[in-house]
Amino acid sequence: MDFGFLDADDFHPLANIEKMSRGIPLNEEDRIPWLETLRDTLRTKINQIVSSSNGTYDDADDDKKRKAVLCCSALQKKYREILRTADPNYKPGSYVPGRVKFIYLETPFEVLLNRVNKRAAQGKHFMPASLLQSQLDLLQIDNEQEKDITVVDGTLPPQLIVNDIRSLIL
Ligand SMILES: Nc1ncnc2c1ncn2[C@@H]1O[C@H](COP(=O)(O)OP(=O)(O)O)[C@@H](O)[C@H]1O
Ligand SMILES: O=C(O)[C@H](O)[C@@H](O)[C@H](O)[C@H](O)COP(=O)(O)O
Repeated sequence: MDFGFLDADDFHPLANIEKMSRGIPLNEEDRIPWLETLRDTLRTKINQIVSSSNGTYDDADDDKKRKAVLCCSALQKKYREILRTADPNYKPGSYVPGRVKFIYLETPFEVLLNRVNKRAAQGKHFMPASLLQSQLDLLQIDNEQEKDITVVDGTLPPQLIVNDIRSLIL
């Protein structure tokens, strides 16, 4: 994508990283402040869009600065509600698509496990594969109600995923 990139992992306080590294799933108390920080970061981006272009999106270079893709385990509806409120015009509980949009990369457990095991074996990431099941236990996707969720096949190669996202929501 030609937008700015934000990885939600980079916004965790050290205590969260240490907890996950020890194989302990985060709880709401750990997640809510993290999600609020992510919301504030998205809001800053949104305010830039509004103030610099009155909401028109015709300059590709500026898109890179003003729009962002955030990779984030926004597992539950209530977590996504926090992120939606980055849009100052979003009415909580309305689920009306606004400036924050969600892509759900739908991927079977076995594929995720295989990927996360490989990533952990390379020593490149703090999250042990043992936490995967607890993440999927929390996953809640209701794209009937939440019309701003677009489902994309996460088993595809990355470039095809990007193509799908472009054709579906951009
Ligand atoms: N579409 C894909 N096809 C193949 N491997 C992938 C794909 N997406 C991610 N991976 C691999 O899976 C692992 C986890 O991906 P990552 O981007 O770290 O996911 P997340 O941050 O959502 O946990 C990485 O090693 C990455 O290279
Ligand atoms: O409990 C959570 O909300 C998640 O654990 C979340 O914090 C994220 O999933 C981790 O940062 C793992 O990182 P990856 O998504 O990159 O595996």
